[in-house]
Amino acid sequence: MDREKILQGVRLLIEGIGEDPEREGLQGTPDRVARMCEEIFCGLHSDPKEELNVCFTENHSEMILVKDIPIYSVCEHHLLPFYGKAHVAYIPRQGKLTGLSKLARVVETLSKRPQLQERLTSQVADTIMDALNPLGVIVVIEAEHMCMTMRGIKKAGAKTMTSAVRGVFKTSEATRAEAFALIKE
Ligand SMILES: Nc1nc2c(ncn2[C@@H]2O[C@H](COP(=O)(O)OP(=O)(O)OP(=O)(O)O)[C@@H](O)[C@H]2O)c(=O)[nH]1
Ligand SMILES: [Zn+2]
Repeated sequence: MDREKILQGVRLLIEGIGEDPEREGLQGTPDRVARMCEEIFCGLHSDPKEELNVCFTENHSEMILVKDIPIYSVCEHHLLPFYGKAHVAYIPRQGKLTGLSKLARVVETLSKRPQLQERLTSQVADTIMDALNPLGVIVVIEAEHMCMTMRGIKKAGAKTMTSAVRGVFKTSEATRAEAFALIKE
């Protein structure tokens, strides 16, 4: 990341809104925002597939679902947070499993970028499909967008649900229904 650019940009933003970048409370703000950006956009510099290089084989051919994974991302249109929960399920091919935490790590890496909820949802599904070649993947994300609550249309509490469905979850209505039922529980 270009720290100097962030410092300059935040200083200009502060001036732009008619505030004084030299006043005590704002003096350290460009530096704080730069450090924050390194944290909340850290996923720009890592490959989510690498999170899935821990694999093992086990005689398990049914669905594995990790639900209620907390997500915090940033909408690329307004640079405001959107946050909520992700649910990730897959059905392994020939018992090829990954660590449960690795599914949450994929979500984490991809959410720490300027995002669209739809793109985040598909990217999680496609990363798991590419890395594990499972029989199917389903990803559901439910999130509240600050750009819809604290500004603009101001609809606090409105939730956006997105899903990405791959493989057997797409072709088998029963399998998809089973996943959605477990997610809703
Ligand atoms: N599809 C999608 N839209 C998003 C997401 N995050 C924010 N948006 C929308 O992006 C759109 C940007 O619309 P614009 O008309 O360019 O921006 P705006 O004038 O600030 O729009 P309003 O939010 O309606 O005031 C808005 O409708 C936002 O609700 C997202 O993750 N997915
Ligand atoms: Zn937005």
